[in-house]
Amino acid sequence: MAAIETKSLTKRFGDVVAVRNLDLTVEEGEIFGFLGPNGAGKSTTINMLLDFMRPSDGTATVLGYDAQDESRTIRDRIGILPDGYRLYDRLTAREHLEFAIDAKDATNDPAVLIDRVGLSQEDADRKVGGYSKGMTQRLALAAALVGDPDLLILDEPSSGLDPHGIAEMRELLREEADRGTAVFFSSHILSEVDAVCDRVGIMNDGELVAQNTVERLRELTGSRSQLLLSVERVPTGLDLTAIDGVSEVSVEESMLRVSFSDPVTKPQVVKRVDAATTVTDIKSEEASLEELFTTYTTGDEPEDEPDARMEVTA
Ligand SMILES: Nc1ncnc2c1ncn2[C@@H]1O[C@H](COP(=O)(O)OP(=O)(O)OP(=O)(O)O)[C@@H](O)[C@H]1O
Repeated sequence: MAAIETKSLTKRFGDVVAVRNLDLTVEEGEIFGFLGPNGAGKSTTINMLLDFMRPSDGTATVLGYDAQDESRTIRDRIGILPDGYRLYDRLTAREHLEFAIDAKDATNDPAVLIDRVGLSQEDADRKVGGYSKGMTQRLALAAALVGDPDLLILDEPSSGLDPHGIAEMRELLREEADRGTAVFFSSHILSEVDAVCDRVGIMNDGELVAQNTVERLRELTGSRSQLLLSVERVPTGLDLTAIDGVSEVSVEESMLRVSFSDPVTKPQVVKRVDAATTVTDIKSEEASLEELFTTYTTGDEPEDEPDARMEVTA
């Protein structure tokens, strides 16, 4: 059973189509990054999944339940980190969590949740009125974990966190996914998404323009994949472009820059160069998720293989 499944999900606001015919699938236990420029339709989609908004057309199921008809059941089984988590200034973090645990009829120990999100037990007993943005975000995440949900829906979870907090967040999401929780989160920090996600979906102008692993998107866009080989001396008469999968070779002082149309050929190239001279260092460069994001959201997306680029598994 998919954690999230939408079919032709559509939301119109007057003339504006915020989400158009969205077919999205998030599997159990996967970490799925939901990306897109401002106004692409991410929040509208999340709002329909949580029944904060009704679709104009199409359907959505969450953990197998209908997002509209069974929203209460869904709410009990998922954890949400909304944008701009609202706090009661006069309550402590621990009291917030006790309240959330009661409301969900859960059995979590607040102290364990506080530890898991990297808040100190001492800070957890302070009133949250004086909390920093990062501390507030950590508390919001702890509240999302109440009830050991099967699905986490997180809006910009890294927002306000310091680098240490971002690394901890990544670890926590991985732990959750390992115990079978699906994690669906929106983010604009693409390096973070690249580091933690199993798959990404990219929205642009209300449409899902890509849904795949980052690796597969690299292949499908034919994006940059290069090897930089430092060599003792630049070999002459070595026609690397004759190898299938090598698209271009250039020489920069004592370094060969080899571009690939098929990165599978990389080991063969290293062997060939090393047989002709000594390779002293190897660097591999791939297109960043940021470059892929630009490709898909500026209208330069690949036209061929439309089905393949939307495929659900790698
Ligand atoms: N309540 C509303 N009334 C009218 N238009 C709306 C409403 N909510 C969203 N929209 C429009 O729908 C489109 C998608 O907005 P949405 O908030 O879903 O984008 P987003 O991808 O979440 O953007 P961001 O990254 O800025 O949060 C935008 O054009 C927005 O103006």
